[in-house]
Amino acid sequence: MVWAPEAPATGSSRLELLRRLDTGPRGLLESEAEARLRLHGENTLPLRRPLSWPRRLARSLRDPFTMVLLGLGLISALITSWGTAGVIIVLVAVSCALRSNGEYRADRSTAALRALVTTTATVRRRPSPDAAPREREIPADQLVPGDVVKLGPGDLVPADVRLLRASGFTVHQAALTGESAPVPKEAPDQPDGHGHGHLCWQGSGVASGTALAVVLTTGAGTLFAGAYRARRPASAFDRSVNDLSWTLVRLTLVIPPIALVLNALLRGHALEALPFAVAVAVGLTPEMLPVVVTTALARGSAQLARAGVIVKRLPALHDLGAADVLCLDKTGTLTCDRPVVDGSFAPDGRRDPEVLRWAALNAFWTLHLSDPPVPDVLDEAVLAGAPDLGDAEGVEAWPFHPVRRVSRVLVRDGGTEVMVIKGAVEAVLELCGQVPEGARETAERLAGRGLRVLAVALRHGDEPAPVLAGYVTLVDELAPNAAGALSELSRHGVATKVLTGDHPATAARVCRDLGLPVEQVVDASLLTDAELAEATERATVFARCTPEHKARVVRALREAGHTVGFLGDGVNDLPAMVAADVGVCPRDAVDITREAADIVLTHKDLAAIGLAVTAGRTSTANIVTYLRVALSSNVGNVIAMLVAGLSLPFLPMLPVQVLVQNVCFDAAQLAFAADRPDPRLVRRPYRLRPPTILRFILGFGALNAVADLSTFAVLTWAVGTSGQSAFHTGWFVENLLTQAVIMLLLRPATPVPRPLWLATGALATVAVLLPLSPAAGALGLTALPPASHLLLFAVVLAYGVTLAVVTRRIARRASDAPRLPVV
Ligand SMILES: Nc1ncnc2c1ncn2[C@@H]1O[C@H](COP(=O)(O)OP(=O)(O)OP(=O)(O)O)[C@@H](O)[C@H]1O
Repeated sequence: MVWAPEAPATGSSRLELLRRLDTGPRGLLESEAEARLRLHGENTLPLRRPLSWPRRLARSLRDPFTMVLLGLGLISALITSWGTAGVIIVLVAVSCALRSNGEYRADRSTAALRALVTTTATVRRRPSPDAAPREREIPADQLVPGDVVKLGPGDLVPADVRLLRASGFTVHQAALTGESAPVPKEAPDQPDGHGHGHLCWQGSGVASGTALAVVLTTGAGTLFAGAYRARRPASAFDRSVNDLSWTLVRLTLVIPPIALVLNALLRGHALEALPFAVAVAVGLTPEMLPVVVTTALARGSAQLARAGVIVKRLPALHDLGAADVLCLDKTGTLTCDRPVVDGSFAPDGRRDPEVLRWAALNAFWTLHLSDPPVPDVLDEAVLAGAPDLGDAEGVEAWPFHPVRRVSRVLVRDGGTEVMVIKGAVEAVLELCGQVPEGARETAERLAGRGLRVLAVALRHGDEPAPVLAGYVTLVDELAPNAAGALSELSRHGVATKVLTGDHPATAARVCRDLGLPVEQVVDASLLTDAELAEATERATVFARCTPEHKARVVRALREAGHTVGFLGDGVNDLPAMVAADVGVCPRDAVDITREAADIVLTHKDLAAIGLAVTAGRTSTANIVTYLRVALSSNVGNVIAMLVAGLSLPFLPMLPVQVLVQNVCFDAAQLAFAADRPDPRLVRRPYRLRPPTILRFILGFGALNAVADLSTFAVLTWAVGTSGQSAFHTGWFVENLLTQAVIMLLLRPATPVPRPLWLATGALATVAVLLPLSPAAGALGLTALPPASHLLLFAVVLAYGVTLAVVTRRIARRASDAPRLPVV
């Protein structure tokens, strides 16, 4: 998407703009900010505001099944089949109410946790007209037009802003303009009137540099809210549910015409059969699918919330359960991100404390001259490990840039200006005119010990190029439970790949210590795009990755058919996070990465990832059980109804009976959200596969149809075709009883949880008691003679035994597979 927004306030000078916004570089008065907040409202996107009940209900009407049901309801009303229309409306209302309620509860249960990870902004405000401005962090939703904010690497741009001052400032604005590389921004006093180089929009993230900016618009007024409707590309789960839904919708739409044509051809009364055809189509529709999906995923996410895992987007849980590859960054994820200085070396490998002093000077002035200060654990570690810094005075600083991979500081040292450069080894060596002999080997040797190696170079006065001063090494301890978590993931069928910006030798050593197979470390900086894509399958460790390399590896894996998760915490992880099927980050990740992540780990504990994977697979397995049971039964019924409709002189079941039976079955199946899946299913990546599900339901649907047709035979023999009402009742009872049976037999071979016992018990009770109840007359049901009951029970028993035998056979054939084929 390339989008060229209209730039607000383009062209006016800085002063004119500030005057127009009635503010100044010292920021707004607190009282004025409060008044503006009342006037403009909170700075939240309309998309993110909690939905009202009516809107929630309206949104739940939008899924394809509900649309189909409403269409069928309309047809029924047009042919004045009011009973059918009424039941359909009840069905739609119940499913929408359940779904809205499920979504509401899911939202509410994570809202409190989400508050823990809300985005903040550094704002400059004054308590009174004469007081000095104060800078403090406030929730980004409290910003108002005219506020003056500071931006640094990793920050989300919290509103539409114009830059007042900028240094080395680049932003990711791919979400708005589609440009994947960070875009440089500047703060000219008088912009040229055409470009947008002085504006940043809400929804972008700071890739590098620092800036001071004034807020132009907030909330619904931002260009992000007005112009950006596109979301991330559909995830694996969205695609699967969509495919499946549309296949079923197509199937549903062809059933009524087939029923009508056959009735017209064989009997010559198509229109009379219309309500029946409509009811049959309704019978095929798994209208509770959205409810079961929401409930199963919400249940999983509520359990995870107790373990400190926040699921920001429910379907992400399925995607994590489906992931067969998890890419992670190294620093801060596999290591503690509390580096400690180990040593300081000259290029030839001799110990040299002077190198550390220069590195510390760079760190000190980077921290002091950047505005806002850019917190950086490496800089803090270097400073903590350095003795005396001397009295060099900082002049200007260019903080660490994740693509250039160096930080630079200009200092005045005893009358001469020195540019102190510190950064990744190869990035610094590339800047140096000449590399001293043995310097590369020294770096290799240090990195091979698993140390993080920073190179330091100096350029005195107007020397043509920097000269390598040496290296500073740091130890970064492995995260205590990382090795265990990785082997747990591998046991659960998730391959891990480490994508790091660090040196190949450091990365290899760390990965080996963690027990990862490291036959080859790919140096991303040396490969072409095609070579990198080709290496993705075989390699485990990718070093010297820029943010774009990380994204490219993730995209190549997805193109090769993998479902990919990405776990990272830095600015350099954002493009990969967005490219993955599911993004995970720790709670202390930088704002932009946390905003892009689907799942946030509140404790820095990799073991939580394993829990989330299991919860995702459990939810998916329960959804699949629902689909198997619901659709096998529905398909069987539809086949039987079509066959019987043609061979009997009357409709095999009244439309209202088809629909009531449907409502009862649907309600009982909600219990599947709390089912216990086969533990073997949870041990490997598990995703919704529509073709396999469809094959399964056709097989078991046919078996179900055989049971139904046997019932017809029995009923015809027992009550004859003269007693229509007894015939209808017989089939109604048999149908509900077989549905109760398949709910127990087509589920995994794990102990049946209490809610499922209750649901199937209730279904069987309704089957037996409804024909005896006062509602029987209105539904066209009648009490059956005891002999018919016995016969029906015999059919149901035979069906149950056949089903048990078939499912066992399938399990035996795939001896290491679960009792039922994996779908
Ligand atoms: N503040 C800094 N000053 C100078 N050099 C740095 C600084 N931070 C990182 N580097 C260098 O740049 C390299 C790349 O950094 P980057 O942040 O992209 O990845 P990383 O932290 O090494 O690893 P990961 O990608 O696993 O998080 C680092 O390995 C280090 O050599």
